[in-house]
Amino acid sequence: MCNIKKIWLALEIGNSQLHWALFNGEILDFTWDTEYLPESVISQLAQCQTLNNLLLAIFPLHQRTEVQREQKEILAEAFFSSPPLFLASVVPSQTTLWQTYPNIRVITLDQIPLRGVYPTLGIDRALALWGAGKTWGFPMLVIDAGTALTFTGADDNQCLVGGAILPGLGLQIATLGQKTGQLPLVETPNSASLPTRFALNTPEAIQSGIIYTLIAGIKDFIEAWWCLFPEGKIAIKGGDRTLLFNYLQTLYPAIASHLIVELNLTFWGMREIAMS
Ligand SMILES: Nc1ncnc2c1ncn2[C@@H]1O[C@H](COP(=O)(O)OP(=O)(O)O)[C@@H](O)[C@H]1O
Ligand SMILES: CC(C)(COP(=O)(O)O)[C@@H](O)C(=O)NCCC(=O)O
Ligand SMILES: [K+]
Repeated sequence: MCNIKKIWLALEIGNSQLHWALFNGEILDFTWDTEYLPESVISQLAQCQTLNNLLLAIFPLHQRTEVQREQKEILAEAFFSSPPLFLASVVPSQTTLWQTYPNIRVITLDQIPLRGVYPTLGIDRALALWGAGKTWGFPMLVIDAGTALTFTGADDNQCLVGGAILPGLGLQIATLGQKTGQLPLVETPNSASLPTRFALNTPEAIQSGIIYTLIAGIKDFIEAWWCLFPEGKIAIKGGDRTLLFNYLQTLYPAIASHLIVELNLTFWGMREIAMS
């Protein structure tokens, strides 16, 4: 039986979309993604009288039967105050919008016990690294294949080693389409079959260039990580994790076999903060 008092929401605001999790105490019940919500919807959340109404407001229409099925027990129950919403955002304008939520808990870098962080380190990177390290151990390197692709590592002392930031898969494709005179906007590849390396048409040349250099770059960072920490662990998250992992598996199976593929790393980090 679900205890409604223990319900809390986690919201990670990325540069492409919102990532949500519904927790019951330490237990992650389920997760979903949405687009950014209109300001009018956000400001109405305070008026929701039940969790059912709240979830319906923040859940995309086409997925509503799913939330209703999974949350039958919770949905029946009423509550009179908004559940805590732990927020980790790397989009300041979005952070501002969510300040109107009555029980908002904005997570800041100083709440994460990771050592040696620099002031402008992305909160998503710090949380994902903390969540991964606390779950699987340190040293840990997190690869986030999101809007930006990031590498973020910490050593055995839970101290930030550092990392790197580059445009993610979608951004690389979009930039070529938008900032050039005659390159098309190609589809994001969605199958694990590798593009032709030496392509004889423009879309395939773009796909080849982006995919092979991304995979080569990821491999290079992983090898550099293992030079520093031969026993170091590696986890990969983000919207493009599966695609990139599948390519890595085809090209470098020995490397891929060491990767932890886990969508919810940031939520594990948020749970550490919320429960402490
Ligand atoms: N519904 C979606 N909206 C946006 N990006 C998506 C979606 N589904 C998959 N993606 C892929 O995920 C990447 C964004 O990753 P994600 O982790 O969602 O980003 P962020 O956390 O930065 O918002 C994009 O490059 C895109 O290829
Ligand atoms: C690097 C990021 C843009 C990644 O954002 P995302 O792709 O997850 O939306 C974000 O973590 C950020 O704004 N970081 C601040 C700079 C830094 O981490 O050094
Ligand atoms: K992210």
